[in-house]
Amino acid sequence: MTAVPATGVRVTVPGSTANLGSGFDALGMALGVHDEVEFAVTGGGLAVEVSGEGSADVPTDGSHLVVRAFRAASELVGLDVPGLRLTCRNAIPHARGLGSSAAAVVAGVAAAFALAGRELDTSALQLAAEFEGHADNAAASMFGGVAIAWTHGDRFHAVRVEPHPGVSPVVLVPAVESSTKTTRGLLPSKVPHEDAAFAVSRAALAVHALSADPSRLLDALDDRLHEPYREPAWPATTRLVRSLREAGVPAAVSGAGPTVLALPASGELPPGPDLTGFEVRRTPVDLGGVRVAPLG
Ligand SMILES: Nc1ncnc2c1ncn2[C@@H]1O[C@H](COP(=O)(O)OP(=O)(O)OP(=O)(O)O)[C@@H](O)[C@H]1O
Ligand SMILES: N[C@@H](CCO)C(=O)O
Repeated sequence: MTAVPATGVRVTVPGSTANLGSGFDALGMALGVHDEVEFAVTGGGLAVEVSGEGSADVPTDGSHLVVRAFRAASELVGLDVPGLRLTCRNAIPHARGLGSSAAAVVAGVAAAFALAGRELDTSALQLAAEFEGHADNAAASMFGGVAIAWTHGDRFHAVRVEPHPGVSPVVLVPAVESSTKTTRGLLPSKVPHEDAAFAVSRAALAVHALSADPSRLLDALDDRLHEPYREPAWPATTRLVRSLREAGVPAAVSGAGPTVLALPASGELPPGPDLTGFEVRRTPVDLGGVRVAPLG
């Protein structure tokens, strides 16, 4: 077991938007909305303090997602801390399609790796993706920019792609929540071959559009793999995606919803689409991914 010389670490982790249209479970992009989590090593026990998003709902014992990820990662890297005081300042909305759960997991994994003196590597991504069941959000939160995620057998992989500076996300966040687990349950086990071919071409185009030519984003963000099946969970989201796209704005459901992701060429939404019930936030792409600093 690794002894812990540091008194602790402060982790700043970005949220993310996954899928980006047809890149279901394959594409993610880190966003400039961050949770800050302090991991203070103590002489014993566990204390969890949470403020901001989710503070009324998340547990404050060992079942807290950050604690679970930290403990799993500690076991992986052979880290043994006698006790832990966790202070979470959350800005990423929960259960809205902005990668809050992946960010929480990545924070825990990054803290354990840093306290053990280890760089984040493929084993860190593997662990985070196993928590999530898919690597799109986790890879984006870990490495920043655009992530392309895939699996090989039971191994999760990802590469980072540099986003084009003209990619200017606007997220439209409704007050209602939607659980990723629930809406994954709405997906069929098979899709028509025609829709699979439609998705492959759009997902490939999305990588080009996000990294080299944002003028292609309207076509690139068109989805048939998950949005139509999940529509009953968030009809207002579906209506807004449609009206934005009809107004020429590249738009898709963010992650498993119900937030809408828009990537307008100008960075501004045009007048017209009814945004009632949605909070409009201009949110830049996070380029650096999770950051870890020693506790002062
Ligand atoms: N910072 C956090 N601390 C503790 N638990 C969290 C945190 N963030 C998310 N969670 C847990 O994860 C749940 C939300 O996960 P879920 O996968 O449904 O949505 P999401 O990650 O916000 O969105 P998406 O996966 O579509 O991007 C919360 O209800 C909470 O239980
Ligand atoms: N690809 C995932 C992202 C949300 O976690 C989904 O759509 O279910």
